[in-house]
Amino acid sequence: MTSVSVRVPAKVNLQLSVGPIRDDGYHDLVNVFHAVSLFDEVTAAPAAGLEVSVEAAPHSRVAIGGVPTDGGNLAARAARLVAGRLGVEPGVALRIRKAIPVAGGMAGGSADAAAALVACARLWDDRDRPVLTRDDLLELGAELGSDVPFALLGGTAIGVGRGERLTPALSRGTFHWVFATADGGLSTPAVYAECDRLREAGERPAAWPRVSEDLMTALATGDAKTLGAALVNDLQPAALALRPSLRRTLATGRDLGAVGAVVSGSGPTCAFLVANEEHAADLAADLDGAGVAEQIVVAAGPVPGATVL
Ligand SMILES: C[C@@](CO)(OP(=O)(O)O)[C@H](O)COP(=O)(O)OP(=O)(O)OC[C@H]1O[C@@H](n2ccc(N)nc2=O)[C@H](O)[C@@H]1O
Ligand SMILES: Nc1ncnc2c1ncn2[C@@H]1O[C@H](COP(=O)(O)OP(=O)(O)O)[C@@H](O)[C@H]1O
Repeated sequence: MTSVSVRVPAKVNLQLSVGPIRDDGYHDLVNVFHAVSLFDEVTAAPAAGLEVSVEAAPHSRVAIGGVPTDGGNLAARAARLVAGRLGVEPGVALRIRKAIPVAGGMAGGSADAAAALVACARLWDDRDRPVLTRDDLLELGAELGSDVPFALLGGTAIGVGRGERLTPALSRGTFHWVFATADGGLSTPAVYAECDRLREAGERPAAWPRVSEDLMTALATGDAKTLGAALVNDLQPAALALRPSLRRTLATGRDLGAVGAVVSGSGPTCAFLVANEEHAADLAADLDGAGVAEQIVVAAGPVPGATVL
């Protein structure tokens, strides 16, 4: 086989309820993931050793400066994991085309890891070796990061534990989103640490997270307005504390007619839910004019997870 290309979506968190910190340093979550039509693409081609190249996708203005091009890239780690499991040398050149903002709270690194798992498993698929099943890939994904299994699955799903134990959620129709990216990312561990600090300072211990009934009803009925009112992100106060300018971005989107406005995961990307495709185009133009974001991206969800092209 010459090469395999895999397309993989970004995510937004519809509910991110953060429970108490565990002994292993992670937090127990209820993490309702939603995959949206903003895609990275990873191509795996046979090579003598493990090589990584990273570029911005055509027509994308994503800043790729912070993405490692060595073995520390999550896609390279995924390739090594697959090679180890299959007992082959990790001889592969990984070309990563990014449209998902880096360190933006949209799980771009996890997406690339999921794409590399699928691409390498396909590249090294051989009748003489055991085949990696979907469950095998989900298990390898969970070793790489809490958000990686969801990037394999896509759609809309409830994640518990660290966010890696997934159940698909019932959802009707398509939701339309506008994303406002920020100049410079936020570190996920730093945002969780700030969340803990704020809770300690306010003497508000974390409650055990539960799936929001309002959110599940909104998803099942496909009503954007109800979904917008049900969006939850426990990391939002921490992201706003670390990046106060996001308050204005969220308020501007709300004032301009978004039916829901929330920081995406650990931020700093802000996600705005709108009623339909026309509203998405209108809000994107208005937000662009307001100058509250680095870049404005329109997307729809749910979409499937990592897919071989
Ligand atoms: C916050 C979320 C929301 O979906 O993603 P982003 O918004 O950053 O994309 C996730 O929980 C991030 O998942 P992911 O980026 O895969 O995190 P990991 O690599 O597993 O962990 C990075 C660090 O985040 C913190 N972490 C992550 C998951 C979790 N349940 N509890 C945590 O406390 C820990 O400090 C950990 O060391
Ligand atoms: N393939 C990759 N794409 C993006 N970032 C990567 C990748 N591999 C490793 N990283 C590292 O992971 C960090 C978090 O990246 P990312 O997944 O884009 O953000 P987030 O966790 O906010 O969704 C980056 O700052 C970068 O140092």
